[in-house]
Amino acid sequence: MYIGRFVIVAPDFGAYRVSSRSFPNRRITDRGGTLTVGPTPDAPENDNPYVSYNCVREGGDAVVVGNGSHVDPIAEKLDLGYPARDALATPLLALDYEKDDYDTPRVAGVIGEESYVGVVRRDALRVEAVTEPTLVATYEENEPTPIDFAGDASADPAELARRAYDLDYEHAVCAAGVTYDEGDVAVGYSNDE
Ligand SMILES: NC(=O)c1ncn([C@@H]2O[C@H](COP(=O)(O)O)[C@@H](O)[C@H]2O)c1NC=O
Repeated sequence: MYIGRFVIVAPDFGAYRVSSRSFPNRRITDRGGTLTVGPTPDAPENDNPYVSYNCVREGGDAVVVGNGSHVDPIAEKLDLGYPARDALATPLLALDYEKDDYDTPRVAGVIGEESYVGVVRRDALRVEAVTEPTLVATYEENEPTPIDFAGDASADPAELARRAYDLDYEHAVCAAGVTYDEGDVAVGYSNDE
């Protein structure tokens, strides 16, 4: 099954995976603790505005995961002291779903003292506190749904990324993992290299 990009948000860890039919030549790079999705050096030129972005960024005492440019304003709201629910809801509503051929939803999560998952689709805005690992994806699985995905604050974030990469959904490209341990954030990633 193809579900596109997805986040997994848990109370003290999270993951994000890029799955892509159209733009598989991408990878994650670490720019000082912020993880960025972008083209590999051999990727064909493209002008799609949705394929390069920060997918993991710290904000306030927490860390944000997501599938597009909304990650930055969510982190900035957290820096300003917004509660996680509001930091997620405000940019998701402002930026809305992506104006592409698929009306692709924006998905995101905040992992911190309080952890929340969010999605904005053409027909809904959902932002919810999480109490267990919860997945939401751009396609098919686009409601926050509990998933059997083990982890905790002491997990290796690169290992979380690898396990998200290995989940049995089609067209895996790259993945990120994050942990939150009483204010300490750690990040890692896994590329198909
Ligand atoms: N975030 C991403 O990495 C991302 N990659 C592709 N998209 C959008 O989703 C559309 C479909 O992409 P695909 O066929 O790879 O699932 C693309 O044309 C683009 O508008 C993305 N936008 C949201 O997920």
